Amino acid sequence: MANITVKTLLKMKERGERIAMMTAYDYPTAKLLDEAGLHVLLIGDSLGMVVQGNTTTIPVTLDDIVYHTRMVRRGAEHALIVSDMPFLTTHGLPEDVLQKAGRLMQEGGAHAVKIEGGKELASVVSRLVTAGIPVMGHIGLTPQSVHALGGFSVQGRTVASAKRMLEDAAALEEAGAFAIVLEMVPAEVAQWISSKLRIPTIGIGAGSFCDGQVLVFHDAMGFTSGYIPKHNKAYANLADTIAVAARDYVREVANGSFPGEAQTVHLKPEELDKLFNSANRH
Ligand SMILES: Nc1nc(=O)c2c([nH]1)NC[C@@H]1CN(c3ccc(C(=O)N[C@@H](CCC(=O)O)C(=O)O)cc3)CN21
Ligand SMILES: CC(C)C(=O)C(=O)O
Repeated sequence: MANITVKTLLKMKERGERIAMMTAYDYPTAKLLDEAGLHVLLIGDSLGMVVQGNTTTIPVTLDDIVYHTRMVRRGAEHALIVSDMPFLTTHGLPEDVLQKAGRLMQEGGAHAVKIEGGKELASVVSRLVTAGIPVMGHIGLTPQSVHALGGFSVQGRTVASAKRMLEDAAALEEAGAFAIVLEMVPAEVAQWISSKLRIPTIGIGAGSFCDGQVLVFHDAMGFTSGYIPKHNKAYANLADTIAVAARDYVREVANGSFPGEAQTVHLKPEELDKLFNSANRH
């Protein structure tokens, strides 16, 4: 597989090839997903929920994203690595926004950043792109605004809000974004927006007509014990696999069947004799 770039994604849209994206937060996961052919790996601030155990993405810091991006980058050979700009980091002074996005690339090794928001961020997008930082947009449900939106709910259900969403998407494209995440949007609205854009849309809870799809790793692999959004499809059941394995381990430690011969090192017989002889002398 060739290395995926922002140009690859544009070409894929032109050819009608679908883009597969998933979140990844560490080295072994990134390695497996990269080898499986994922085109884009996202170090999403969803890590605040699925890795850190918070109830929103708001507590996630830039240092957190840098830390996880470094691990993912080491595991991924071909995939495009995209890192989230956390809560508030796109709303400061222009030079601060640039410096923060720059850290994700210089310290983390990201190839691109993702920012939540619409046309109000057009100037931020164009400034980042001008500096050589590719930008993925993110509209619809923008989880960093969960308290302003009043929950993690579907967006763009009315004609007026669907039109505003298209305006946001068009402004982001115009400003130079290379792709846009559409989160929790009715399928018809996502299809309409996708057909109006030259750049690819990546949907999550946005129907099957987007140019690509993204899922949170823990949801897709059934690695969550708590709430799972209804847009998710679990392709594996890691939670059950781990629970069964952990119980087996606890039982085998308790009954002494682990470690067995295969996991055990023995002293050579002659050394054992010497040990007993010396032990008897003292
Ligand atoms: N584990 C996880 N998966 C995600 O997809 C995800 C995160 N975390 N954290 C960041 C955001 C937040 N997301 C969410 C969170 C909750 C719902 C949710 O409660 N959805 C309702 C439907 C709401 C409606 O119909 O308006 C559901 O019943 O699933 C959706 C997306 C998507 N992202
Ligand atoms: C759900 C995806 C698109 C995301 O933004 C995240 O993982 O934080």
